[in-house]
Amino acid sequence: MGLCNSSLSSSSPSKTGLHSHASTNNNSNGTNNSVGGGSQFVEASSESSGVFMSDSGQVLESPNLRVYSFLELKTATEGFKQDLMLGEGGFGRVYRGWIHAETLAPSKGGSGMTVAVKRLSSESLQGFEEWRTAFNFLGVLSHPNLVKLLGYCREDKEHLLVYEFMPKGSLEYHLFQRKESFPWDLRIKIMIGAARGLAFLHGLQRQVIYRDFKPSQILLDSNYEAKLSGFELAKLGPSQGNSHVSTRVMGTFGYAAPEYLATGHLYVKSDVYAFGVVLLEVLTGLRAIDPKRPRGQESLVDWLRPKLSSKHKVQKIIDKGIKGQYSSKVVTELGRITLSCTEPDPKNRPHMKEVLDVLENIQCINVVPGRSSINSAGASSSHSSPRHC
Ligand SMILES: Nc1ncnc2c1ncn2[C@@H]1O[C@H](COP(=O)(O)OP(=O)(O)OP(=O)(O)O)[C@@H](O)[C@H]1O
Repeated sequence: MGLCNSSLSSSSPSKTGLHSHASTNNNSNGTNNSVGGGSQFVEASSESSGVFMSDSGQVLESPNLRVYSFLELKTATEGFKQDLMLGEGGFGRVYRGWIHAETLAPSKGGSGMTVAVKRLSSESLQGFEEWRTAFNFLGVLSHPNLVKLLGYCREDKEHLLVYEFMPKGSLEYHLFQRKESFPWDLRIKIMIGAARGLAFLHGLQRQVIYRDFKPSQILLDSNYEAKLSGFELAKLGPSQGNSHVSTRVMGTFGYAAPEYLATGHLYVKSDVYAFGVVLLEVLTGLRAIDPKRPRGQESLVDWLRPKLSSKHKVQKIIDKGIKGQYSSKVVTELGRITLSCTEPDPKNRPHMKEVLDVLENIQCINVVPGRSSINSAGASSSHSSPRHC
């Protein structure tokens, strides 16, 4: 780790990782990160309400969010009851709450639709910028693989965001915390969903860099469809003619790309690197960084990347718990794509759209004797842009 003055949080799920935002939000082109409305993401010529982008994604001209009072959200979460706490991140605590499905008004006593209410810790002055960033991006970006922001509250020192509830938790939970191994088909389905989310952000005319891609940010709906959450660190990509934005280093150790750590230059392809790290975690069932592993193995990428180019070696690094659920051909392909995503030079990494194509193809060709190609319940990625094998 050893980065002075950086705001990288550790990769442990219970991190205190305060993503400090003392630096300005301006990028190297002098444009502000505060997007205000959807027109920031499209060329002036195509500005219109509800601009349709691609792959069932949409950019709204202005946020369509319900404004809540603090009291309403207190009611919805039964007074931010400890038992209803879903977890705690660098930004604050997240509580389960309930609202009426149609009116989105708070409801009492667990009736109506379940939501996740993120409450910025009131001492966290720095967190306000992150609250605003998440609000700015998720208020106008809509895609089946991005978590939906339903409303917000800004009252005195209180800042809250109300999200759709993700009943299956995070990829982090399924990969690293649950006892039984997580099936191969679902792992691939989730990575396809996450790739679609990133490809949507990268495909906007004014690209968006997610900047904090990691398993705890990939939330899962009841059908294990992946939705990118967070967005507190998201950043508008470089404007025309520039390759990167310059910014203070923030994110999570283990996932941040080497060029970003070394220079503060953030590329769209820095997200692709993080995606490659998560793919490696998905393949091996091991965490990106684990100081308890033997010397030389603490960093998953440094340790296992050299094995990804060898057909023979890559078979040996796959999570033992999912043996027999994949064909050797798909493992070779996955090794290849993971290797290129984690290329040290961002120019040599593929675009997310290319990664998505490879993963969709892998999902189709995984024919294992005695198993159908897409066999776990709900494992086919039919939610958005189904692909016919
Ligand atoms: N929409 C949601 N539905 C269900 N659970 C959620 C939702 N949003 C967040 N959570 C849960 O709340 C916990 C905290 O989430 P949060 O996004 O604040 O932090 P994080 O991603 O774990 O870490 P950090 O903010 O430091 O990157 C996580 O365990 C997450 O699974």
